[in-house]
Amino acid sequence: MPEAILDVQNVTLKFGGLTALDDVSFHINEGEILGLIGPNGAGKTTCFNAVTGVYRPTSGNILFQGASIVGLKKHAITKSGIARTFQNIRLFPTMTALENVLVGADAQHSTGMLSALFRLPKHRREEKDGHDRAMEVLRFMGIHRKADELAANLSYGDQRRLEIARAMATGPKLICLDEPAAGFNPAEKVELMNLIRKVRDQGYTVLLIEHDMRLVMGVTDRIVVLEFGRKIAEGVPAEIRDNPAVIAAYLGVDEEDAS
Ligand SMILES: Nc1ncnc2c1ncn2[C@@H]1O[C@H](COP(=O)(O)OP(=O)(O)OP(=O)(O)O)[C@@H](O)[C@H]1O
Repeated sequence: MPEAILDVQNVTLKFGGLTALDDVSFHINEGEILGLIGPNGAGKTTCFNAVTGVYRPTSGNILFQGASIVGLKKHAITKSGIARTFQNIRLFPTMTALENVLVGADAQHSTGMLSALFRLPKHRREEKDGHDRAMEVLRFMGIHRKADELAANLSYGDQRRLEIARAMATGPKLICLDEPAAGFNPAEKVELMNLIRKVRDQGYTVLLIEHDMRLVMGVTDRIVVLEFGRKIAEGVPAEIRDNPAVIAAYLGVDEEDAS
């Protein structure tokens, strides 16, 4: 039996009168690439926000590695091993690519402010480890030659890659990618698909929100479909592709994407 790394249990999340998530349950097995899809406004990003501590579910529970993370602050959730990227790129534009990744790596430091101020040996060692790890993830993402360039000066594609690098540098077990292919051309999407597989092969578990059906079908192990905040289907890509409810709710709205 594969082990669930993330277990979303009957999560409901309301914004005033609007129910953005309605009794949603699903799990992700360790080492899996799980796709979360659904039409605009279905609740995908809200689901990410619940998992990463931005919003607290109105009811239900979310277990990560067997322990509830509901009510934990965002940084505590990052530290526990969940990282994310955002639909709209959120880098520090006036920092270099390397510095952006180091900010991510900082989440893993165990030494506090005082040892940082006095540059105690343990802190210096962590700084060096952080730097090495940051360069390693930049290399993994294929952008290590741009380590010293300002994030603002990177191409759009490299900024997206840098976002993933920054998430990886927090040393997560689970990486949540919110539409990482947005704005990519077909060749870049294929490259991204390979990269997501490579990320998984490195031992990470991946939760992926993506509108591009070809990418979702091509890269995920399983897919969860939301519509109006409810889970309407769950299964392997071939099952989802043939599911009438999904076709009606999602694939039907954009046949070109669905093909
Ligand atoms: N902070 C908020 N306050 C009020 N309503 C919100 C908030 N965030 C999201 N919603 C609403 O919750 C519903 C789900 O939104 P969400 O962004 O999770 O959908 P989505 O599936 O990610 O959509 P998209 O594909 O367009 O990004 C929508 O009706 C949205 O307007």
